[in-house]
Amino acid sequence: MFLSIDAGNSNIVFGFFSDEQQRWEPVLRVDTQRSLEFSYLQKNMNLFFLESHISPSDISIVGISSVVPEINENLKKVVRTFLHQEAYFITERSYSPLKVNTKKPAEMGADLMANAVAAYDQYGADCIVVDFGTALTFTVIDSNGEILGVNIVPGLKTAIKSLFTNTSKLPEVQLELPVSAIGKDTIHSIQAGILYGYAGLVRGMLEAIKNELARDFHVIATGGLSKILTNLEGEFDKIDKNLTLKGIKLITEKNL
Ligand SMILES: Nc1ncnc2c1ncn2[C@@H]1O[C@H](COP(=O)(O)OP(=O)(O)O)[C@@H](O)[C@H]1O
Ligand SMILES: CC(C)(COP(=O)(O)O)[C@@H](O)C(=O)NCCC(=O)O
Ligand SMILES: [K+]
Repeated sequence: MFLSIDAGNSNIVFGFFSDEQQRWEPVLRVDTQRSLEFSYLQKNMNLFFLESHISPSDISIVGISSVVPEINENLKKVVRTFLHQEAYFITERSYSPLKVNTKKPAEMGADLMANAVAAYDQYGADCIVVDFGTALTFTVIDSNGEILGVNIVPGLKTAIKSLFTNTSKLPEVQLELPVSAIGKDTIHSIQAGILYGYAGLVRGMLEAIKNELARDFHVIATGGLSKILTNLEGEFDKIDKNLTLKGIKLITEKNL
């Protein structure tokens, strides 16, 4: 089994690829900040392996994308002590053997590179990956595998949190699409503002990218919040929650 670990700013996702079944098994998601305490990370991993009947010896290779450097030591240590192997960390040096190229390897988040590699592997054509994580990101790849650029805006939960944190009277609300775009009470006003507003942001960003390049692109959505904006479904050719995990596997295997 291949284990992909995607350490994002909110969650660390552990995804298991079964060689026999050729598919991704259920994933373990742990809180990134709480994982700074090693025992939390270790306990959760232990429990998950027990519950999913996976033995540490079933894991042949571990590839890691981390955009949170302060968690790297704990990830290295948990793989070493629990799985008895060395994890492969994706760095800017991992990109040279790939078909996908970036002009700014040192700045390109490993998760965004993983998304681009997985999207290009599937389509081999012009693609935009929209990742709904802590940050909402758009990564543009052309049919030669060149990464043309990235857009970064605060993710949906991040926007809600910042509103709640920076105001006296606004509560933190659930991420649910309300029935109408016009808010009728405070909670509804925030939900409508964020969810209808972000749907417009995503549509507008995709349109601006396509207009600037004067052609159409395959659009793939991923990330923990990719299914929240149900009013956006027509914009995406595919929603692939495993996209980053797939890219981590592809990049790691190219570097073995
Ligand atoms: N299935 C889900 N339903 C609702 N919220 C989710 C789900 N999965 C993840 N989240 C939340 O979505 C946010 C973004 O998650 P994720 O894409 O994992 O972000 P990151 O990659 O930045 O860690 C986090 O706040 C996470 O708790
Ligand atoms: C843009 C990101 C913060 C996204 O992080 P996430 O939402 O997955 O937690 C991350 O990919 C990152 O730190 N990137 C470095 C800057 C860049 O890619 O341009
Ligand atoms: K992510």
